[in-house]
Amino acid sequence: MSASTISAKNVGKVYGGEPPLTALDGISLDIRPGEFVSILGPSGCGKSTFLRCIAGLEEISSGSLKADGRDIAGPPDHVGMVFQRDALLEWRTIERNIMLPIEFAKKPLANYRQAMRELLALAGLTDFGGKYPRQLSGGMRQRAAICRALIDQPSLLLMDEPFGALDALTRDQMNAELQRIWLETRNTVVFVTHGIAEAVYLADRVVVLSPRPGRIADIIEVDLPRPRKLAVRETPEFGRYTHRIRALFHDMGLIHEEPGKVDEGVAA
Ligand SMILES: Nc1ncnc2c1ncn2[C@@H]1O[C@H](COP(=O)(O)OP(=O)(O)OP(=O)(O)O)[C@@H](O)[C@H]1O
Repeated sequence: MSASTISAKNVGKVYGGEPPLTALDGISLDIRPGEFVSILGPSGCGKSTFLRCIAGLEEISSGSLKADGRDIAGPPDHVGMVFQRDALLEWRTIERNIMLPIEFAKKPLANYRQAMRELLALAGLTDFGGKYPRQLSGGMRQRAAICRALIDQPSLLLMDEPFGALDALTRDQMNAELQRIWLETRNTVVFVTHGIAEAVYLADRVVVLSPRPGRIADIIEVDLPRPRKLAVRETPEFGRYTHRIRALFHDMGLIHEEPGKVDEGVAA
């Protein structure tokens, strides 16, 4: 499977309206092929907007944004997307949900049956291909959504808070599973999250955005060996990364240590 490069130069996004709203300002970022990048920032800072621009679902207002050297104009080929809500179709079996992108692309389903079986196995869903979404737990549904995003071998996987709706334990497990799947596929991943630990655990680099308008506040290289066990999160090395990010949020006025104050949209 090939892996995409993304090149953002001075990307700005202004939503029209009265008054217009600047969601992104001066975002410059080069994402390497096969890199796993987490985009972390407070609620409303433009994370989803940036992801939607990369997906070609939203037009940028200024700057340049390229995938594999070409300007992004409309959804590029070979992009898989996973959202917070799994968006599985309840009336289709898991297998038929996973095959949806193949049907949309009018490609022969038979050519993808083997790939589907492999993905189901990779996601621990071998026995669930014939079930309906309602027969699966939240974590299993999200794993099926990931299989669907991967079935057409995307070179770029875009994930918008894919585990945000899951309970903490399931979310931990999904983090480990996603890492395992990605180590097999090695496509480029852009992963949007509010969770500091999740961002660090998964990423090669964590891109921290400031409150709106979203600007890059810092980019943190995560130099922890892979595969990473979940227990890595209890090590001092891991703590140094999360501490640095928390300090950044503190400096931006987003985390208040005094009792009684609530952290704004940023989870541990
Ligand atoms: N289609 C739109 N039209 C106008 N404004 C929009 C649109 N989509 C997003 N916005 C605004 O742009 C800003 C950034 O939104 P965005 O959803 O990208 O933030 P986010 O960081 O992903 O937030 P969250 O973490 O809460 O999902 C917000 O102020 C939002 O209200």
